Amino acid sequence: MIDKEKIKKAVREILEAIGENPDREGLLETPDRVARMYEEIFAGLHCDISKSIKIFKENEHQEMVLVKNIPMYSMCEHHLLPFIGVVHVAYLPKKGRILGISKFARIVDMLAKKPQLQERLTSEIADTIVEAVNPLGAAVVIEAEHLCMTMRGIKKPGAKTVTSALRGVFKLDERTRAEVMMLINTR
Ligand SMILES: Nc1nc2c(ncn2[C@@H]2O[C@H](COP(=O)(O)OP(=O)(O)OP(=O)(O)O)[C@@H](O)[C@H]2O)c(=O)[nH]1
Ligand SMILES: [Zn+2]
Repeated sequence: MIDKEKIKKAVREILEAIGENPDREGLLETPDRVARMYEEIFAGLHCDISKSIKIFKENEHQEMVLVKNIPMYSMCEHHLLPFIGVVHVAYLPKKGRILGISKFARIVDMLAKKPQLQERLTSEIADTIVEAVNPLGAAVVIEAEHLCMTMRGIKKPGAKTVTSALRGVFKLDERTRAEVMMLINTR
């Protein structure tokens, strides 16, 4: 579990280390606020994803399903700064194994809420879908801006990193892959 008391102590120390006075009025509550914020934005470290995934039985639909533009907020594990963007998730269900569409956003949220790499987040979403519904294929594309590249270091606001993870037919069949990429790129 997340140790909020430990976070509070550490934040107080960081404030002291940067030359701030943690006892001035504006900062008094800050360690506690940061601890509560970390509990929220790192909640994915301590939740069981399988509990929130419900599979439907639906024998007719065997065509591609694409959920586009799922908003995503995560924290880069190198700098603990946010990377922010959208996730596109597609899958080609096997007969009788359909996932409620909101579950894709739930999967994204849970896997994003921990120190992450964009590449790993992309693969983990694809693998979770494969494990949940064993589809004929799954495709995940993430477009994100990393604040560690925007507000510090190389300072390139607007640079977008695009990652993809393809499983099953999306990897093996060129036409299926082209179809999903075309649908993703049609705004
Ligand atoms: N591949 C990948 N790299 C990332 C991600 N998030 C941040 N990074 C990069 O991680 C790298 C860390 O590089 P380091 O040289 O160890 O750290 P740094 O000195 O702060 O690097 P700069 O950001 O270039 O100033 C940087 O190039 C970041 O842009 C991510 O999700 N995926
Ligand atoms: Zn970073």
